[in-house]
Amino acid sequence: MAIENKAGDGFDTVFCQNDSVGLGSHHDYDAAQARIFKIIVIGDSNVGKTCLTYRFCGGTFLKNPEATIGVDFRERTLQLDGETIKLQIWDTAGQERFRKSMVEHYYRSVHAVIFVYDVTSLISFESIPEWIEECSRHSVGPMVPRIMVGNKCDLRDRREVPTSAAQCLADSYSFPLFETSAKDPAEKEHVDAIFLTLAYRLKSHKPMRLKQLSESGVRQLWNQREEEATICQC
Ligand SMILES: Nc1nc2c(ncn2[C@@H]2O[C@H](COP(=O)(O)OP(=O)(O)OP(=O)(O)O)[C@@H](O)[C@H]2O)c(=O)[nH]1
Ligand SMILES: [Mg+2]
Repeated sequence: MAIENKAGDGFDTVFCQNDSVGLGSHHDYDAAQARIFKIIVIGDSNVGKTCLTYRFCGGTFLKNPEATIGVDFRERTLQLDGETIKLQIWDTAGQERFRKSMVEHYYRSVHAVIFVYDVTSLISFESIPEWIEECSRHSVGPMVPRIMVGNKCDLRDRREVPTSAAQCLADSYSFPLFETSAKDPAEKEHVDAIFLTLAYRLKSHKPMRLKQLSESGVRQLWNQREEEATICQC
């Protein structure tokens, strides 16, 4: 299921049921040419970060996952509107003792952040502002897209976090909210859609590759920065 994004932040939910979106894990794309985007998945232990990323990259529900130590890397190559892009997904550890030596690495040069809570655990939802704060403390810029995901929607009669409360929190940060289940096979496409939504957003940002700039281009950029620095007094 997709939660309508009321934040008006330019995110559209993308569903991947048509052929214009290629899901690259089973195709032979020219991955060498791909732009690579680093996405980190953050949240309390046991909310299902490993299962969600495994569902997206591996296509199935991972039975009996172990607690993540440090970070696990997963990758998926996508064809979006004729361009090959690679999502490098950092599945981080929720447990403090397994993450503390890694935190700096998580946030370095990140392109997008996914905050995950468990809809059956109010505590995991209440932790979200702390995760957001940690992210800001590590100088993740405001232009880096962030989304919130409530996982384990299949456990309907154990739900502790109402959609309305989650939407309210997401709105307060202007983040899009998604609720889903890594376990429910019927949600497979929705899990894909969440990552694809982010991928489209990242694709449109077109991060600049400095080595592609000519010398005059670099000079122009530098002058522009100098001008901005003189004008801006804040
Ligand atoms: N019912 C249900 N259980 C899930 C779902 N996703 C994950 N789980 C279960 O939740 C538990 C924790 O899942 P993980 O993916 O290991 O959680 P994590 O957030 O990676 O935990 P850490 O690595 O410790 O940070 C496991 O027992 C999973 O089987 C889901 O969508 N529905
Ligand atoms: Mg994990």
